[in-house]
Amino acid sequence: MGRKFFVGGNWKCNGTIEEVKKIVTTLNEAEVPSEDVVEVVVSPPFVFLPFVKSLLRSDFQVAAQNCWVRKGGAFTGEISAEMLVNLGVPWVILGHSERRALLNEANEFVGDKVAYALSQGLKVIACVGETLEQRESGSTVAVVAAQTKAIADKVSNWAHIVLAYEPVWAIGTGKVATPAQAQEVHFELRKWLHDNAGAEVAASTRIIYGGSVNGANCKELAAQPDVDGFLVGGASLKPEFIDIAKSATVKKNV
Ligand SMILES: O=C[C@H](O)COP(=O)(O)O
Repeated sequence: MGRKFFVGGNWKCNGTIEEVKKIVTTLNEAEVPSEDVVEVVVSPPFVFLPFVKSLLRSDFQVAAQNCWVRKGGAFTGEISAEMLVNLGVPWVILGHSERRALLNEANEFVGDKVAYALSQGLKVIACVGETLEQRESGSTVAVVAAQTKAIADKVSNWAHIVLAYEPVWAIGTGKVATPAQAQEVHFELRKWLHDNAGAEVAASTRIIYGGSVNGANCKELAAQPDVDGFLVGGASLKPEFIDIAKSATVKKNV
């Protein structure tokens, strides 16, 4: 099957130029498994993207944290997919729960963004995940399925999409999903892809977990059969991000 382990570091709205230099130096000096074993992508804020891209080791890549939903133009404050492509930025994170919650990004809007970014040649880390209330009311699978459907409705080729399952209650809270909880939802997402996008898409799409992943809990999560990597927030600003990248070696069949 050969889904390559994927570890993304989402720096969110953090960092000074001095801190960014320090993080990049730490990443550049670290020993990590080869590119055949793990794909590592870090996502600095827009203003640091070209700087990080120019300094970062060649076996790591960069991602933007968002981009505009259509061709650029008179959209003050936005960054277009075309600009990212022009700068050689290969990846973009879309549909992060912080944007869904704080900026009212609805499922359909996220689906449109994913489709437009792909159409311009970007690769997309597409985020889905339920709130605590939704989990407690038993609607986790329905919620992540609806979020995934909104993407599938606009996209036919999944080759350049990594699906990130990020339960909102686990993000930045220190309350990581248990390996069983993560596996259960990843299994359901893969089943949804199987039933709605086909067996090949289900078998090849990487489904990564995000939400309080750290150097201590990553190995047990990585050992779950449907966990193909991580989207890391807080710990991606620290040296333990390297330990998380190293958890790729837990997989037998990479
Ligand atoms: O994109 C990353 C997620 O929001 C996870 O953040 P966290 O690792 O700080 O919980």
